[in-house]
Amino acid sequence: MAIKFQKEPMNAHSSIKHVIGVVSGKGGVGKSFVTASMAAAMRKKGYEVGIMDADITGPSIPKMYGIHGKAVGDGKEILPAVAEDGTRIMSVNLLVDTEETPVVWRGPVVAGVVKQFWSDVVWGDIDYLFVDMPPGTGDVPLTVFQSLPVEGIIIVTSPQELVQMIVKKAYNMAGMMNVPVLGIVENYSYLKCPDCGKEISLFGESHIDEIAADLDLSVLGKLPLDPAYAKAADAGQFYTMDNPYIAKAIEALEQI
Ligand SMILES: Nc1ncnc2c1ncn2[C@@H]1O[C@H](COP(=O)(O)OP(=O)(O)OP(=O)(O)O)[C@@H](O)[C@H]1O
Repeated sequence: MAIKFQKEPMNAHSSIKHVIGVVSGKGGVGKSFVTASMAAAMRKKGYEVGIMDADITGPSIPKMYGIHGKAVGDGKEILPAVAEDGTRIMSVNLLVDTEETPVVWRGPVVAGVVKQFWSDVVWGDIDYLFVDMPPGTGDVPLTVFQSLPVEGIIIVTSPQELVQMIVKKAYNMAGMMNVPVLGIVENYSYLKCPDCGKEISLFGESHIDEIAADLDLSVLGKLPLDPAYAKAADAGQFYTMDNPYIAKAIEALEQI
């Protein structure tokens, strides 16, 4: 059954063409990594790109982009941080006292912040706004689906036993909210041996192709575990990395 909701008004100084949700059925699959990879690739193609870090209690986007300062606001509106590559970023980490300050807010407060990230943040002109959701199908994804005009979602997963059930949950939630699924990206698909080039399936054999076929979805990428990516993310220079493994995702995004 599809559920319809009143959307939150976009900030008066923003014009956002496409809102893309990035979701995962469970944590620890590198969803923020995939979000940032797509954002960086689209930015390199010349698009105006924003990332809304809706993973309120576990924000990791600013660090990947080397952003440590505070967002600037005037009490009514707030400006996103601008990364060195021009990507505009809003995250709760730009609002709390220190990066180590935990967010211990109840659900309705968290939901309110997500809505404010849409209505009070002066995003300006954006071609693609990526919304990095917290894992699972809880409060925040529900708020984002209800309140923002999400045009499509990308489901991020990793190869493991539970994957079918997890992907289906995210897929079914999107269906209930009337949001199309653009496809699935598998992260940590394999580790490439730096010496012999052999692909090692760290988390077991992938079943992503069967699952995608079952749900009539496209596999938009299979990303290896590559220490160079982790290093760039830790150094706050994620945007410098090229990621050829998400080429299909970029193609799909350009077609919407
Ligand atoms: N394919 C990969 N290769 C190397 N490092 C990766 C890869 N995917 C993610 N990482 C690194 O792993 C760390 C955690 O990733 P990330 O923050 O995206 O997600 P997570 O904490 O696993 O959870 P979630 O899925 O909830 O976002 C980061 O330092 C990131 O750079």
